[in-house]
Parts: sequence; structure tokens; C-alpha cells
Amino acid sequence: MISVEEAKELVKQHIKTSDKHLNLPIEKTLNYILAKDLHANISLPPFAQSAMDGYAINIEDFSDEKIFEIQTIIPAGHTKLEKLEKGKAIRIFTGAPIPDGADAIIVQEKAKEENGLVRFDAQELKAMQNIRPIGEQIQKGEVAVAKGTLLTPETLSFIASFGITELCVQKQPQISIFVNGDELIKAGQELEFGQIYESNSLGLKAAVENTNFPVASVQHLPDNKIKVMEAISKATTEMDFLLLSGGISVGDYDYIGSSLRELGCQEIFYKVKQKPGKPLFFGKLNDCYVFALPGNPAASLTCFYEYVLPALHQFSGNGFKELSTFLIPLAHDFKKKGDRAQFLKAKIENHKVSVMGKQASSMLRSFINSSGYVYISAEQAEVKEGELVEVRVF
Ligand SMILES: Nc1nc2c(c(=O)[nH]1)N[C@H]1C(S)=C(S)[C@@H](COP(=O)(O)OP(=O)(O)OC[C@H]3O[C@@H](n4cnc5c(N)ncnc54)[C@H](O)[C@@H]3O)O[C@H]1N2
Ligand code: MOO
Repeated sequence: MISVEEAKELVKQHIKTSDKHLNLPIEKTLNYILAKDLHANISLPPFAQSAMDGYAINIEDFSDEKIFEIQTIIPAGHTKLEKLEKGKAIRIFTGAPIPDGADAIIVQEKAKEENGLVRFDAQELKAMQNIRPIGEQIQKGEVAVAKGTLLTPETLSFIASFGITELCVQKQPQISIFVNGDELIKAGQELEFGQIYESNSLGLKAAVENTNFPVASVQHLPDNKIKVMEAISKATTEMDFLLLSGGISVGDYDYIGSSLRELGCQEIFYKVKQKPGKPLFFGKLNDCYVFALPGNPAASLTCFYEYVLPALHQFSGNGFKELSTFLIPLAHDFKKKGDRAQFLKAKIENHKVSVMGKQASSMLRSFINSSGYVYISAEQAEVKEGELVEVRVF
């Protein structure tokens, strides 16, 4: 059985970033990954701009006593470069082009205007005050946004300021989710003795979608090896990722592992020294990455967050992006049972973190209102109150 660290390293090594790109109108690219470096096609700002509503002057002409004649008015959107005449002021507004010869904007709160004349309050002036120089934010030709960047609302807004209408983005992975087990029934049906409502597919689908990747299909497979093999064989020729849940342990009706092997799936690892999620399988079949997640609901989700999520990011050009991790003092002593690494649902309160109750991998309850996992490595046996622990936030 390999360690959590070894398993992650293997995922990182084996997932290749997709070279499938597509061009999309910029307004359709939210949450895609930029596939090519984007160079600034113009400087920003493209011309020197006033940062305030006020008056453009040349500092050499300024003295507290002086009254300036107002030469003209420059509103935002004025498309002609004006020239400031010696000793005069120009009325100007935020975003308007600075006239040639001006090197300071005095805000209107420090001025009094009357009959075409303006008198400024006594004040110290700094060269270029309230002026946004050309290219202050970025110069034409510089890399504006590097490939591999997630297209967030802020990034898209920045890109839009270059007047760009189309972007080359990474194609999103095609993902299928299969859940397996004869005991599982769909919500809405009457529960018979021995049956449970199937819940992992909803959790996994929501977790994938929460990361802004689409789910192509969800399917429930019976405990029937022929059907399992047929479904896996078809999905792995069509999908980039197949997420299987359940049937990967050692029981007589756990057909996922044997089906994958008989179909010739390359096994990259099976079984990780962790709780929950020990019988996690990762492999590759027909160019499709296969994660067989243990069926216990908390194990399925934990393996998703810790292994599948970074794999999806890496495939999509966003690097092996794991959950954000913080070091936070533990609010109580903790003794670990067993020698596996543990991902424990936990809550951060008052700058400390507490491990929640009901941690069994069959239970989801401790996820409710949790902030993330406390990660206790395989080597650690206990942690004392106040010691810093790794908290992985989902
Ligand atoms: N003899 C051994 N038995 C088990 C071992 C072992 O090492 N030796 N490992 C245990 C561990 S650890 C885990 S985790 C589970 C994983 O088993 P499977 O991946 O084969 O999952 P199932 O047996 O199909 O299901 C486990 C559990 O979860 C429920 N389940 C499954 N799918 C769903 C779903 N979609 N929605 C809701 N609940 C689901 C299922 O009914 C079972 O109760 O194996 C242990 N056994
Ligand atoms: O690995 Mo299992 O998730 O411990 O129950």
C-alpha cells in the first residue's frame, strides 16, 4: 500500500495536460483556462488620462496667488489631443486625455471657478499628480495573462479592456460518473429492506460542477460484471475521465477492479494508506483516466477532493491545484487510531480548528458545516491542543 504523498505524486506524473484547445467568444469563457499567453495589443491606459475631475495645468505656471484663465474643457471621450497654452488651465474630467504640456491635475475641491477663471487654494503640487501615464498598468507587447490562468470575472474584465472578443482556451475534460451497487436505489422510489438511497453521484457531480467542470453523464451500474465491463469499455473510449464509485474493494460482488484489469486498464496504483479511502484505484484505459473511488460516501468525496480535483486541474492546464491549505492550532488533544494517514472533517472557529464527531467513512454527517479536513499524516500518532495542524479547505 502506498502513502498519500506517493499516490499524489503518481497522479501528478501521469496526468498530461490536454492539448485540445478551442476558440470561444470571450463572454463564454468564464472558468475556462487560457490556452496561450495573451500579449497586450495596446498599452493600458492607451493615452495619459486624468485620474480626477479638476484642472490641468503646468506646475511651472503655478503660484498660490495666481488666477488662471480656463482655456477649454476636455470631457472623457474627447478624441483630440489638446495643447495647454502657457499660463492657462484646462477644465478636465476623470478619464479624459491629458493635454500636451500639462503635468498636474488639481482637483476641483481645491479650486474656485468664476466667469471663465479659476483660482486654486494654496497647495503643494507634485509632478504628474492625478495623472495616469500611458502604459501605467501594462505596456503594449507585455504578457498580459499567462497561459494556464483561470478565467475569473476579474481576469475577464482585465482582458476585455484590450478590446479582445475571442479567446483560445483549454477544452474542458469530458467526465463521466458511474456508481455501482445493487443496494442502491434512486430517490423517489420506495425503500425496501436492505436498500439505501444512492447519494454519491449527486455529491460527486456537485463537487465536479462546483469546480466549474461539466459532467457529461451519470450512470448507475448493477453488480453484474458483463454490464460493468461493457459500460467501462464504452465510457473510456469517449471520456477523458471516468469516476467510478463503489465496488472497488475485495468483496465477491466488487466487480470494478477485476473488470478494469480484464479490460487491460493500466493500473497506476491501487490502495493508499489513508482513511477514508483506502481502496482507491487510479489507472488509464483507452486514453481515459480512471479513478475508482471507494463507495463509502465520505471516502468517495475525500478521494475526489484530494486526487481527482488536482488531476482535473492539471489536465485542464491549471497545474496540480490542491485544496488550499492552512496551518491552524488544534483546539483539543487528538489521538489517532491505526497507522493510516487521516483526513478528518473539521471546523475552524475562533482561529482554532476542531475535529468533528462521526468521522466514519460511511457517514457524511460530519461534512455538514465543516470548513475542511485536518490532515494527520501516517507517521503522526497524536497532536496536542495548540499544535499547528494542516487544514485543507474545500
Ligand atoms: N474485507 C475487507 N472489506 C473491506 C475493506 C477491506 O480492506 N477488506 N475495505 C473497506 C473500506 S476501507 C472501504 S472504503 C470499502 C470500499 O468498498 P467499495 O469501494 O467496494 O464500496 P461498496 O462496497 O460498493 O460500498 C461501500 C459502502 O458504501 C455504500 N455506497 C456505495 N455506493 C454508494 C452510493 N453511490 N451512494 C450511497 N452509498 C453508497 C455501500 O452501500 C456500502 O455501505 O470497503 C470496505 N470493505
Ligand atoms: O477506506 Mo475506507 O474509506 O476507510 O472505509
